[in-house]
Amino acid sequence: MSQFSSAFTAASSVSLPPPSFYVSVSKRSFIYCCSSSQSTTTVVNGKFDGKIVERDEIRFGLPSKGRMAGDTLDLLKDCQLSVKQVNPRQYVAQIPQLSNVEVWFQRPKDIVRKLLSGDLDLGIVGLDTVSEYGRGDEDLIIVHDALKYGDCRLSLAIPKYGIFENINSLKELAQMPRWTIDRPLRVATGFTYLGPKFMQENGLKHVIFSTADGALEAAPAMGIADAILDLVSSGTTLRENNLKEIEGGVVLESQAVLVASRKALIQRKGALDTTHEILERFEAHLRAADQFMVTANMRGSSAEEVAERVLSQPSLSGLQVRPHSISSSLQA
Ligand SMILES: Nc1ncnc2c1ncn2[C@@H]1O[C@H](COP(=O)(O)OP(=O)(O)OP(=O)(O)O)[C@@H](O)[C@H]1O
Ligand SMILES: O=P(O)(O)OC[C@H]1O[C@H](OP(=O)(O)OP(=O)(O)O)[C@H](O)[C@@H]1O
Repeated sequence: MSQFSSAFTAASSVSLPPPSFYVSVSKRSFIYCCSSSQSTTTVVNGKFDGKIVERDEIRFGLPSKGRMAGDTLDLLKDCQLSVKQVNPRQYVAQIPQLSNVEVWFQRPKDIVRKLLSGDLDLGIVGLDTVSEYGRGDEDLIIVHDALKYGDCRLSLAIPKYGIFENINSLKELAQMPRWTIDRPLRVATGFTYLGPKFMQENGLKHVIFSTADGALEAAPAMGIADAILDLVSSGTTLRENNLKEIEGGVVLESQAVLVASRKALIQRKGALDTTHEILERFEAHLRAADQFMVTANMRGSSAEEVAERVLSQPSLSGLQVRPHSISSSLQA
């Protein structure tokens, strides 16, 4: 994907039969059904019949806590979009510079679900979360795909020891003769959509998934799984648990993204203009973040002469100076 999607791009569309342990999920809505002999419970998220719910404000979902929360507020602040939250337990806030916007603090996965259900119009989350919970739904548009924080990768990891000692690539893992229909490769993951999709796309046939909410790196040593599929950033957790990544095992490179509901952009009054304004501020800030302005007082009769003098200094030889970028305020 390109660094910056000025023409909004849709998250890629995918369709896959759900893995056996996973509940049935339709393309447009998340429906989790849990039944026991005593009762049947149905929780419906993301019920959306195609027409947006009427309201005046644009709803912007931001991570309520976790790794993304602080950095998201910092980014907005750096873009002169100050989020006014009365107290941390209050989940609604305002951005005075965007009078038609209402901020709602939500867990990242709920931001994606609520974009799909039409309860939010815009949001900031990790690409991993959009990809996992968005499931390729075409209503989700990645408006900016590189907000430059929350960097991590979704990666397959196996033990460094035992039968995996000499296995260093996905190909080698797939070719191990021990994986059969009766004894499949067991993978522990929280990514129960992307995991099976990746395995299928890479031709691994005999794979079974288990899921947990955290500390997945313990699963191989506990004998619960052969491999794990989890987020990695520094790699410390893998190392500390005697696990290694393998060549070809990265499912997704992720960072924070700005995501929108296509229907909201098209149908909701003001949504497109507001999104453009946010996007322009982000882009201006992110471009400026790589640049430095050096202000110095130097004698010279013209900008060209000053530029020449700067470039002739060996200690400044790495500087790129264009005469027109030197603002001259010449004093008599
Ligand atoms: N090392 C990392 N481990 C996990 N997430 C990371 C890491 N580095 C960056 N991230 C980003 O942070 C997000 C995780 O944020 P957070 O901790 O709030 O969510 P979560 O744990 O998925 O949420 P929840 O607690 O609701 O399950 C990931 O989706 C990813 O985009
Ligand atoms: O490569 P690293 O920098 O070590 O980061 C990776 C770890 O961070 C995340 O876990 P988190 O800290 O969110 O805890 P969790 O396992 O309880 O989800 C992720 O699930 C990995 O376990």
